[in-house]
Amino acid sequence: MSGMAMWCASVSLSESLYMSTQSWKFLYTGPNELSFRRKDIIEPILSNKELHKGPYYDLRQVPARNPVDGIKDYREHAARRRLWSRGTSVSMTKIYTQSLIVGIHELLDELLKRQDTTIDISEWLSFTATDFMGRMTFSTSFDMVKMGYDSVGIIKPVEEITYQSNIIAQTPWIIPYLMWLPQGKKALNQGHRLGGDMVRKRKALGTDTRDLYYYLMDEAGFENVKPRETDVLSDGITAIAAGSDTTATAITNTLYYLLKHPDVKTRLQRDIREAFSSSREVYDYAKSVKLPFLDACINESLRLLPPGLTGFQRQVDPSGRGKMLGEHFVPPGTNVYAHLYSIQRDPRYFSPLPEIFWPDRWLDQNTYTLPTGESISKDALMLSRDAYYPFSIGQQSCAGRNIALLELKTLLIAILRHFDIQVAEGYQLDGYEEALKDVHVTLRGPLCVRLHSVATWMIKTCQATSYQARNRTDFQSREQ
Ligand code: HEM
Repeated sequence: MSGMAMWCASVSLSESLYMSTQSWKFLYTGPNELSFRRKDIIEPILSNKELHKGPYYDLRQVPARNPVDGIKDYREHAARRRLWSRGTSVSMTKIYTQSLIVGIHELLDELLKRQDTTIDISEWLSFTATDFMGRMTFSTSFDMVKMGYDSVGIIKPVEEITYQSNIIAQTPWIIPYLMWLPQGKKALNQGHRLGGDMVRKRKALGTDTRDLYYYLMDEAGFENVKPRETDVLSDGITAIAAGSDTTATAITNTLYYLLKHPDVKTRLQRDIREAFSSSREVYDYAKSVKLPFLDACINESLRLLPPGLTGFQRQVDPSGRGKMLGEHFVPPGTNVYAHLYSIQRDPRYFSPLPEIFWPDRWLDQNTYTLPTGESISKDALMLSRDAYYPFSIGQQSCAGRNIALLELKTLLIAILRHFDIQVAEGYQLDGYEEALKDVHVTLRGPLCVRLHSVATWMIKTCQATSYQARNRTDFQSREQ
């Protein structure tokens, strides 16, 4: 099958590649494209300055846009990435936690109103993650959670353009004409209009507010050359596009696995409720660091269903001499991937039960009890951490990893602490995984659940104090 046809039919491309033969080392996935299934190739592909981002990323560089994730030149990228690193460091997560908590309380309010009815939790998580990116980047919420719908009309257009980009990326010569296509033009204009509005509102807040914009704009004056406002605008839109859906997918996938494995869900819920037993601790989400089983569940979900299923395209220098990847000579201009989905499920790197959601594999123990009831010793466990890279590796890896993990933990804690969660009546749980579309990132369908509050008093306490948290965020911004 030609690459184009494969990508057009890529409803579950990663799954098909993985299943095509259990032992493939590399496959042709396009006319000029190779996908490797070996962990020793991950670093040579993703952490190698001789390989640049491939033609897929040319789509990022449409007129008037120059976001960090589309920059191919390593020096230019490093300069831009410095700004991101300041704004997404671990120390910044403390500041963003306050904004996140405000959003979580809004979500809990809305979920409580809808308890014991069928809801699509996937959609609510998209609203929450997008609102948070607005707050974190520009100190403005889109209020999607409060309104219960995509109030700025951004989620669907971003999904559409992601889907189309995935196909167009196979025919890079079309890219310069993208702006002539009505859908491409509409989505780009919408993104720019929204970004422009956000920047205008953000500027009105002054130069002291500590958010991502503050660092992207270098308000603190660390740099010799002030960043261009158009670049900051592009990066702001990128934060919302790259940070909302990936995180919402990761949390939804984790809930899917918990629903599929009720024993794991019960165990995690018990851990969380024990750790957060009193109202006094409502804001002490940092405690999550002492919840190794929560981390294990998140790792396991990101191993089996990472939001970027296929991996991340790089290209062997078209004007160079080609490149050895392992024992393979790869000619100039070839696009290469380390196939994430297959590598993270490979029995050589994760065993036993590489395809089963079994979070215990991430815990440090002398013996392990498998879901089958059988016991195995530590020596019989294979866990290759160097074959686990849902955030990619190297200089161009995820700039928002710390933020994403913060969101994943706090949202899962909040939902599982306050609600019992069950599959909605009539909803086929297996259909969730079957409906996932692999288009560079994952597009997902609904995950229909029923929630039942187990701690109404806790939510009321949250509501009473969320006003204080909101004020604390503003105060903190002024204080820094
Ligand atoms: C679970 C959630 C997330 C996952 C799994 C994830 C994964 C990734 C991966 C694999 C890449 C590299 C892609 C490539 O090379 O093509 C990436 C890049 C990026 N991510 Fe994330 N991401 C997540 C959340 C976030 C969040 C919350 C933000 C924003 C705060 C963010 C911002 C970015 C940016 C700006 C880049 C481009 C980095 C660069 O090119 O230097 N991501 N992400």
